[in-house]
Amino acid sequence: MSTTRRAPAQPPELPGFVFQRLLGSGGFSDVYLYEQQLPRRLVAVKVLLGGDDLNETSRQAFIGEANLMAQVSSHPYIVTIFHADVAQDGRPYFVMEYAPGKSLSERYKTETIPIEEVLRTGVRVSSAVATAHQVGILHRDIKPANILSNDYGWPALTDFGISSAVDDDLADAAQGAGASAGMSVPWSPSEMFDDDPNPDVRSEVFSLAATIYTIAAGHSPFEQPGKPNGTIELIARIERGQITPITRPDVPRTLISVLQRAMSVRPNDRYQSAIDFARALQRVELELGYPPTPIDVPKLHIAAPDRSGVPDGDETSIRHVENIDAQGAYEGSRASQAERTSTRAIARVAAQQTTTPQVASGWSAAAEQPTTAAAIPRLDPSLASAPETPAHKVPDFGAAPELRINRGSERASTPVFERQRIELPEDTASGADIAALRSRGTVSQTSSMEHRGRQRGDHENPYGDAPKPKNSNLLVGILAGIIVVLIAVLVVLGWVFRPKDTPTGQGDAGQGPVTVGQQGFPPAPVAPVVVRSPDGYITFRWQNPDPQNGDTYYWRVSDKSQPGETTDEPTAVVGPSPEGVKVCIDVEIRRNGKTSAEPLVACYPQGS
Ligand SMILES: Nc1ncnc2c1ncn2[C@@H]1O[C@H](COP(=O)(O)OP(=O)(O)OP(=O)(O)O)[C@@H](O)[C@H]1O
Repeated sequence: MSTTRRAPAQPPELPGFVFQRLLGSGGFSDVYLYEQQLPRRLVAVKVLLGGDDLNETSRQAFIGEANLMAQVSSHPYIVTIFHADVAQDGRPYFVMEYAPGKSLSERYKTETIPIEEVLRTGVRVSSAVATAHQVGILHRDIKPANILSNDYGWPALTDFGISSAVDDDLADAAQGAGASAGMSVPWSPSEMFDDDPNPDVRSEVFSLAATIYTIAAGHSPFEQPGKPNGTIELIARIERGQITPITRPDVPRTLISVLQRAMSVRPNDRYQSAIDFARALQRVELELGYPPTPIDVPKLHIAAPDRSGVPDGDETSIRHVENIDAQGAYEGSRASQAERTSTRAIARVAAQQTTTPQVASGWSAAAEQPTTAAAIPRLDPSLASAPETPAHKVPDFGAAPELRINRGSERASTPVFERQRIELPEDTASGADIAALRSRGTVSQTSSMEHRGRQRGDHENPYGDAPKPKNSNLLVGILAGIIVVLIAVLVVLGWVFRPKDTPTGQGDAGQGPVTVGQQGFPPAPVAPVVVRSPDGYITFRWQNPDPQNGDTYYWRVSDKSQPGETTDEPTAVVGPSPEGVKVCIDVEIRRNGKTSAEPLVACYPQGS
């Protein structure tokens, strides 16, 4: 976007539209807010300048922009174009979605954008750019000012005014308008400063990263506070790859590494596509324990996935979802799930180069949890396969985490003293008892009474090594036996008729498991994905196989070295922990006062 000091032109008379106000002005056009009469809605109308300001090249470029935008404008993060025409006074115009929110340019200058939102925005805009690439369009002017914010608070990529076709044979008239003249230096890669620039998708990766850097740092990547930052200085730094260090303390090192790589001077050293860059950002989200933002790209343009190792149901699929959780969802850590809502048809894509079926299935389902309003093809983050350079090594998703769910069959190997064993219905065991059993290395889903029986049953003789009773003591023995049995029966009755769904047996700090009702347990979480960041934090994510409203998760480190925690998100972060030290967590689903009968046990590293 170029700034201009010219006075805006008069808004044209447009039948069916009522002028409201000027929204902004560009080099060759003005953008106005109109109210469309039928259907009634606010729209932004971009109108090409007329009169002496207009030449044929500009006209062709304007038409080209409308045509290019139309090809990709069904994307959730690209401004939608509705209509194009020529006004009665001869000026071409096009009508587009009105994006009422602040652009990223306005925001980064006035506020500190949370890192979670920075990452989410990065993935979303990358998916928009990747979508344009898939239909052969280079945007060529990716920068914060060209990312508006729509009704839902979603980023909305706009201004395809200097866009061009990726391939020469797709070259569009838009390129004719002197594209390089519109280049925005602070977000441009060095190849754009060549005498005969020949940008490709990796140039866009650079600009995407420069944009994300900018909204994270609060300034563009080659600007140096307190020093000259003119075009010449900026170009010199860009060509040297002299990125200004980010001083903001909460920017994770892994994000800095990702951005550095994406802004490498040599295109070959960058991520080779916008999708690869988006995947790298997703990995940072995972490391930080944020829900990974789906990469939304059109189904039709995704290469057929490699199905090897992918279980049925995890391959490309389309699902229709319903949810209109919109405004307000943009802020806060819950935003990602709500924002997955989309009313546009996008497909869900499976995983190529899936490491294990478990991982693939885990992520696919994780993306399904929120209700969404469209068929959304999502790239599985576990498919992340961008080639990594050693200097920018990111966590390895290749190692499938250990998945271990205790099974009742394990009980067979546990010594049991049959006479004292009192089996309760499995679902009457309290979570605390299950936890106690677990901590002793026995099996869950048996009753506390059973456990007590086991303890005594470690010897064949219930009296241990004591001498056998003499006949004279027989009566006393029988009475004692009866008393024991009576006590046991009372305990059983107490359990059976205790108030249902009342929390009991709270664990540490009141966060332990709660009573398991008679109607059964919520299922155990499944399909863990575990990632260790370079600074030693281990992020666990898992899948709820039967998600229901209000489900929460209780997790704790298996060695109980820390109190457990309850979380709404299927994720937990532990650490920092030294490399090579095995860390496991137990995770249970809590639902309506009940908790999974058996935990998911996930470990990092696997099998060590
Ligand atoms: N869909 C929209 N909704 C709301 N505001 C918009 C919309 N499109 C553009 N604007 C506003 O209008 C201003 C001008 O938009 P435009 O795309 O013409 O910018 P530009 O990049 O300066 O122009 P040029 O196409 O000459 O590069 C923008 O700064 C933006 O604030």
